[in-house]
Amino acid sequence: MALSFNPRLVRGVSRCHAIVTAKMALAASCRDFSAAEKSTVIVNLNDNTGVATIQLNRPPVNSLNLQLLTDIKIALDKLQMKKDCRGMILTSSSPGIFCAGLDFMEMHNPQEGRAREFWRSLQEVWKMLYGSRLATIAAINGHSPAGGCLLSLTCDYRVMAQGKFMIGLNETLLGMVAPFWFQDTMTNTIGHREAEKALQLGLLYSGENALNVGLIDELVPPEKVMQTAQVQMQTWLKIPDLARRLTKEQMRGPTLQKFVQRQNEDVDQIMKFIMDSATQRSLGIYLNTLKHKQLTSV
Ligand SMILES: CCCCCCCCC/C=C/C(=O)SCCNC(=O)CCNC(=O)[C@H](O)C(C)(C)COP(=O)(O)OP(=O)(O)OC[C@H]1O[C@@H](n2cnc3c(N)ncnc32)[C@H](O)[C@@H]1OP(=O)(O)O
Repeated sequence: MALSFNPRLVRGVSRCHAIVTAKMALAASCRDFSAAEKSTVIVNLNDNTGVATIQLNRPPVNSLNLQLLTDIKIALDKLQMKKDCRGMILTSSSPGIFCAGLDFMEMHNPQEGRAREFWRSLQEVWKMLYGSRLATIAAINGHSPAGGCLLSLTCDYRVMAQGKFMIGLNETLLGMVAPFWFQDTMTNTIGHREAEKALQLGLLYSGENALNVGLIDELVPPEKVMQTAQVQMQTWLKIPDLARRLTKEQMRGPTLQKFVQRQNEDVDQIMKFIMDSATQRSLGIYLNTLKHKQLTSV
C-alpha cells in the first residue's frame, strides 16, 4: 500500500503536511508480527482549516493489533498537542473496510504479557478518542464490526458508505462479552433498549438499519463519504471550541469516570476471560465460521 496522500483530502489546500507515521518498538514476542515495520496510519493536518485526517492503513482489513493501536495513540497525541488542530476525521485507506475490529491474532491463544499490553492500548485509544478535545467525525467507508464499530462510536458524528457494509458490536457471536465500556459507548449512542438488543444478539446492522437506530448519522454513496464528513466538520467548527469541548466533557464525563475507576479491574477480567480454554474454543469456532462466510447483517 503506497503511503501517498488521498488527493481528495489535499485538493485546494496550500499548506497541508503529513505528521510522520507513528512507529513503535514492539515488545519481544515469539509470534511473527512482521507487519511491525510497516506504517499503519496516515495522518494529514490541513493548516488552513485545522482539520486532521487519520487513515487506518493496515490492509487488508485494518484489524486492530498492538502496532495499529499504538500508532493511533501516537498520532492523536501529536494532533491534540497542536493548538491549531481543531477537528479530526477518522477513516480508512482501504475502500470497503473501515476496520474489522480487534485482530484475532492478538486474541487467539495469546501470551498473557502481550495480551495485557494490547488490552491496555485499546483502553488508552478509547479513552483518548472518547474524551478528545477535538471535534471528531468517523468517515466509515466500509465494514465496521466490533472494535471497528467501537472506534467510530467514540467520534462525535458518523458518516457511513451505502452498500453491503455492516456495523455493530457482534461480540456475542464470537462467544465474547462486549466489555462494559463498549456497552456504555453503544448505549450513549442508540439508547438502552436498542443497545440491549444489539449487544445480546451481537447485531450487525446494514447501513440503512444503522441509520434508523441512530448508530450512524448519515448514509451516503461511498465516493461522497469523505466530502460529507468534511462538510459536516465545518458545522462542528462553527461552534466556539471551548463551549463545544466543555459540553462534550460534561456529556461524556460520567462514562469516562466510571471507566477510569474500573480500568484495572477490566484488564484483569479480560485476561481471565481470554486465557480460558472455553473462550479459546468459541473463538476457534468463530474463526472457522468466518472462513466459510456465514456472517450476515440485519
Ligand atoms: C487480549 C484481548 C482479549 C479480548 C477479549 C475480549 C474481546 C471483546 C471485544 C472484541 C472486539 C473485537 O473487535 S473482536 C473482532 C470481531 N471482528 C469480526 O468479527 C470481523 C471479522 N471479519 C469479517 O467479518 C470480515 O473479514 C470483514 C471485515 C466483513 C471483511 O470481509 P471481506 O470479505 O472483505 O474480507 P475477508 O476475506 O473476510 O478478510 C480478509 C482477511 O482478513 C482476515 N481478517 C478479517 N477480520 C480479521 C480480524 N478481526 N483479525 C484478523 N484478521 C482478520 C480474514 O481472515 C482474511 O484473511 P485471509 O483469509 O488470510 O486472507
